[in-house]
Amino acid sequence: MNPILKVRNLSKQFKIHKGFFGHLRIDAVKTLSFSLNEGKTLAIIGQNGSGKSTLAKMLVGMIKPDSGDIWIDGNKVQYGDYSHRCQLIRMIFQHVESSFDPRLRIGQLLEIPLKRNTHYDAHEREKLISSVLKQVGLLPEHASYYPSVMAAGQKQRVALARALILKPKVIILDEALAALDISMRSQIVNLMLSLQVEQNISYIYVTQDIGMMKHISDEILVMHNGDLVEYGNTAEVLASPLNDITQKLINSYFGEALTADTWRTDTRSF
Ligand SMILES: Nc1ncnc2c1ncn2[C@@H]1O[C@H](COP(=O)(O)OP(=O)(O)OP(=O)(O)O)[C@@H](O)[C@H]1O
Repeated sequence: MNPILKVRNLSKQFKIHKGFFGHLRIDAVKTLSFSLNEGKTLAIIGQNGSGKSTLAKMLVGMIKPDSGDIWIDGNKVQYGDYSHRCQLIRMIFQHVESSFDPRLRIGQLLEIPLKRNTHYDAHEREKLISSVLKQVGLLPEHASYYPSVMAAGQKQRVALARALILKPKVIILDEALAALDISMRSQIVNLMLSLQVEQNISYIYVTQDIGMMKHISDEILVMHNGDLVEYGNTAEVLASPLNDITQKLINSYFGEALTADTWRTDTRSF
């Protein structure tokens, strides 16, 4: 199976100016490679400051990498090719609310990526907006609502609709579900799983929540101080982590490494 996303030797260093002449270098992401297959889910986990968001932002083109190559669906993407890239990969951020312009109705919000990146006429755009609202469990009438009158779970669905509307191959969620309560989070996760089955979308979840990742990811990539310290099948990594950092992250959530038995009997909701 050809990977839908292939990352080779990607890295990013930030320089922070200190005083008149000095500066501090931060290796936010040290040279790393990984890939993701179509219709699969990758979890990127790690403590605060480990480089997860920098990696995600390089993937969607918000940060220019210092080195490395990214291929999506066989296309090598370049920094600056935002219009092309956003039809292949989209990101949903943690604070959904602040990513909506409160002056725009939901239909207008969803129309922006279509106007910027496609040649659909007004009628075709309207049809696509109605269809994507239905896909995420909302009504076509919601197009005329302002975000301020919608509940948190509905806003999350709008964010998902905005990510889906250009039919990308990969969607990245950067701690996007962290603010939702458990039942709302389960509903959104189940919706995303059914969209994954229907449309063969690949997901990357950037998170510190190993409990949820255990349920929904196929592979897991663990970061620490910019390094990729472990990467592999989720069940195998959680059952027998090879790295101390992974072990600590697992212990802090489950209290112990997950054996095959505890893996099966862990029924915590996510
Ligand atoms: N724009 C920037 N300028 C300078 N340093 C940065 C910048 N963005 C991130 N960093 C630094 O790079 C490192 C990795 O940060 P990053 O936000 O990618 O980590 P993270 O794992 O996503 O953390 P968190 O879970 O807290 O969001 C940190 O040391 C951070 O301070």
